[in-house]
Amino acid sequence: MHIVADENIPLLDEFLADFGRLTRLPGRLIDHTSVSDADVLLVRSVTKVSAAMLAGTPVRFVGTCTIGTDHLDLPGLAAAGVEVASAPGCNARGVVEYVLSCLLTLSERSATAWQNKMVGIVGVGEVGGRLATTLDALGIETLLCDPPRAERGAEGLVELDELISRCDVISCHVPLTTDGKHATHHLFNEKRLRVLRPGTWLINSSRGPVIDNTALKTVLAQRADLLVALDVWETEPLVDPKLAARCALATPHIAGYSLDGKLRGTAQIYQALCRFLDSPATLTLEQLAPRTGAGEWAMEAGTPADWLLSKALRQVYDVRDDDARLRAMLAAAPSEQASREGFDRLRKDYPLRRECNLLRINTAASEPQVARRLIAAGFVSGGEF
Ligand SMILES: NC(=O)c1ccc[n+]([C@@H]2O[C@H](COP(=O)([O-])OP(=O)(O)OC[C@H]3O[C@@H](n4cnc5c(N)ncnc54)[C@H](O)[C@@H]3O)[C@@H](O)[C@H]2O)c1
Ligand SMILES: O=C(O)[C@H](O)[C@H](O)COP(=O)(O)O
Repeated sequence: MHIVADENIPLLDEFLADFGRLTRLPGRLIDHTSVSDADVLLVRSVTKVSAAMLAGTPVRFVGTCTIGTDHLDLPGLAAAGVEVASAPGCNARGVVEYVLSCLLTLSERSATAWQNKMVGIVGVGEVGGRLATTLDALGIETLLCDPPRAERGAEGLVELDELISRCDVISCHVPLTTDGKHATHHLFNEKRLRVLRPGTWLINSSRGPVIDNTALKTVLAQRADLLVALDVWETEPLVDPKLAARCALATPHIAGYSLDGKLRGTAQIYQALCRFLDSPATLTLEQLAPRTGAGEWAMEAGTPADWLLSKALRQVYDVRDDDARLRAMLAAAPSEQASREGFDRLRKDYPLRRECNLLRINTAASEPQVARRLIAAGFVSGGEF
C-alpha cells in the first residue's frame, strides 16, 4: 500500500510502520501528481482535496488529522466513493487554553477583570462546548449561540445578534461553511462588527473567513475601543500586516497546536484507517507518545485565587509568545512570498507545547477551594483532598 501524507503529522512512521510505503510531503505541495499511485492520502488543513484532484488515482481513503474539514470537498469525495475521516475534538483543549490565555492577556492590557465579563460563545461543539464548561467551572458567565443545535432541540441558546448586544467578550468556534441556512462565511460582517458593544473583546480561532477581514480592518481603524485576537486569517498563509497591527493579539493559526492535540489527531486517523481496512488497531497513543511535561504544583494557603489562576494559565500556555513571533516575522518579511513562507515556518517549527492537565496539583499543600476550581476547569489533575 502507498500512503502519501503531510510531513507535519507526528508519529505517523510509528503508527503506520506495517502499512507499506509512506511518502511525506509539505502539505501545500500535495497535488494530483503526488497521489497518482497512492491508495491513501493523509492531510492537515493546508491541503485542499477534491474529487478532481483524486480522479484517476487509486486513492480510496482520505484522512485529515484536524478538526476542521473545510479544505475537503466532502460531497464530491463521497460521490466519488472516497472514504473520508477527520479527527473531531482532537485539539479542542489546546484551543480552550489559547482562548483563556487571550482573556488573561486582554484583561491585563485593558486593566479590566476578565472574571466579571459576559463571554459569548458562537458555535457550541467540541471547542465551544468545552470552553463553556471551563468558564462555568471558573464561575464566569456565558451566553451561547448555535442555531443548528437549537434546531435540533438544544435549549438555552440565543441568536447571534442578541449575543452581540449582550456580551463583553465574543469567541468564535464555528466550522467554515459557505452554503446553507447557517453559513458562517462572513458571519461577522461589517454590520455586525459595527454594533459590537463598546470595549468588546472579539476572539477568532475558528477559520479566517468567518470574520470579513476587510470590514474588520475598516472598523478597527475607526474603533480603538475594540480588542481583537485573531489566530486565523482570511488570506492565510498571507497575513495582512495592517490588520495584524490593529489586532491586540495576532497568532499564526496555532490555537490548537499542543503536541497532545496533534498526537490525538494522528491516533484518531490511524484508528479510522484501520476500520476502513478492516484491520485491528493494535497500536495506541499511550504506547507511542512521548512522556514528558508533568510537573507538580503547590499553592500556599492564603494566596489569592485569581493570582493562582493567572499563574496556572501562564504556565500552561502564553499567547504573548506566539503573538511576538508572528509580529517579528511580519516585520522582517521582505515580500508577500516571504511572509507566506514565514507563516508556514512558524507553524512547522512550533515549540513544544503540552496541555495543562499534565500539571499535577499537590492537593495536600494547596487551598482546597482553589484547587477544586482549577481541577474542575481542567487546568490540573490532582489527588484526593
Ligand atoms: N485555530 C485552530 O487551531 C483550530 C483548532 C481546532 C478547530 N478549529 C476550527 O474550529 C471549528 C470548530 O471546532 P469544533 O471542534 O468545536 O467543531 P464542532 O463541529 O464540534 O462544533 C461546531 C459547532 O458550530 C455550530 N455552528 C455551525 N454553524 C453555526 C452558525 N452559523 N452559528 C453558530 N454556530 C454554528 C455547529 O452546530 C456545532 O455545534 C472547526 O471547524 C475548525 O475550523 C480551529
Ligand atoms: O481544524 C483544526 O484541527 C486546526 O485548525 C488545525 O490544528 C490546524 O492545523 P494544521 O492542520 O493547519 O496544521
